[in-house]
Amino acid sequence: MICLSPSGEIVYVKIFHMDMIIVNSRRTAYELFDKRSSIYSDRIHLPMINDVMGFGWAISFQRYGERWRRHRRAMHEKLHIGVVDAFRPSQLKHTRELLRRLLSTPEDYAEHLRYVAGAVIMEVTYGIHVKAEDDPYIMAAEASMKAMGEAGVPGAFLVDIFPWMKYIPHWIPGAVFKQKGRKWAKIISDMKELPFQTTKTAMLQGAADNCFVTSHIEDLEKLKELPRDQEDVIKNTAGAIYGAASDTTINTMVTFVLAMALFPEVQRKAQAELDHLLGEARLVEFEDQLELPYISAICKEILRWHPLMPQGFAHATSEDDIIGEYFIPKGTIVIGNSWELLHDEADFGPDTDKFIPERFFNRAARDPALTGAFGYGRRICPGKHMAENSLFIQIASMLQLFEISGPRDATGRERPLEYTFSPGIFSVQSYRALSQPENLYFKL
Ligand code: HEM
Repeated sequence: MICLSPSGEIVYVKIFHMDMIIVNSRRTAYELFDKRSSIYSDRIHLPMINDVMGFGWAISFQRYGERWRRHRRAMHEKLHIGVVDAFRPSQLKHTRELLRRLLSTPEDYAEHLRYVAGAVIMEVTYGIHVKAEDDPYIMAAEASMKAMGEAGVPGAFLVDIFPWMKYIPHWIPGAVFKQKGRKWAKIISDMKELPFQTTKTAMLQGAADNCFVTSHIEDLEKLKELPRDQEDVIKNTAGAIYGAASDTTINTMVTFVLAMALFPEVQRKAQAELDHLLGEARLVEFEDQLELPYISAICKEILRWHPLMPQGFAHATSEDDIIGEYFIPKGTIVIGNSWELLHDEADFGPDTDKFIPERFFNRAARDPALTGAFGYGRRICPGKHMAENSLFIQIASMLQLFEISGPRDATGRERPLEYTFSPGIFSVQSYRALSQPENLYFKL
């Protein structure tokens, strides 16, 4: 390991044959991911995911370049801040459904959050209204995510270290990765193809609801000259939304539940704010947000306190570069250390390990959404406005109706809450561990 700057702002590590740099400060993150974004916006090629499983169509895995830019534009056109409020009715409707489900089986809160995330995504992306249980589209998407989770573990498949292995035929005895890959490729292709075809058929029958796909296809029909594969760009972009939007939103909400159980005084202040504004008159709505500054601060603190991807989502360099006196070769993995940036007291005030929403009442505090919580530079999460809307309405609604506390013993007394966050690039698995029903407790 070599520090490329005296203060440790950039660290270089060599892992086997791979060069990696870790960016530990906001100043340097800005210098590399924003100012030198044409160099620092690539991804590394993952042979198992991209080639064997055929997931290369998903924008998150695409290399930086014209193809990625077209997908990114398609994402941006329907998700930017000026248009994303069109999804609010769907987000509100499903949040109300979340409340109903929580009222009936609060111990299944993680499953309910999963249902709501899937229902919103399928509705806003494809205009598809999912079934209350065992929806086939959700099951296909969840199966793809599971495959992705298995294939995404670094070193899980040798083909990622020896890319030539992708040419081994699947029928060769022992080529288990190829057989798995073929099975997964079918599931992943179904996730992209089936809902898209459903929406197109509904459009032909005049029965489609407005959504990401219909809006894009209507735009296409107005154009005289079309790039031949533009429909594929729309299909790929829509197909990538479930994977990018579901686990991220769900796990951020699970972190919220944990924070409320750990910091009851925060919960009390939030509930006082809600009671003061709304009493028992009605349920909270998006339009109330401006008058709920403490809830808005909680939404920011959730993104900061335990960021979903503490070590970011790896970028890569698409050209050679020089940092100070050091040479950074093309193909270097570049990690934005979001944990470090989001815990910098210079940007967020004191005690950054504690959950203190009030820190955002200081106007000097930075917005976590622009400090690594949603990634960096040209690759920054294109769904962040939609995500922020989901977080606000779900958090405010749950706080209005429920009190969240830690586990109870047989006599109903609260037990200490045990939880872990994995130190890895994705802390998702350990968030999942939290969703053991006995770990948290809701009451009206
Ligand atoms: C709380 C919820 C969410 C969090 C914390 C989150 C976080 C992130 C992060 C850290 C990245 C990596 C950015 C980078 O490479 O620097 C990312 C990428 C991405 N996110 Fe999100 N995200 C969330 C919700 C969503 C939603 C709702 C959508 C879509 C509607 C979405 C779509 C995407 C896509 C497509 C990418 C890949 C962008 C690319 O590679 O160019 N995300 N997200």
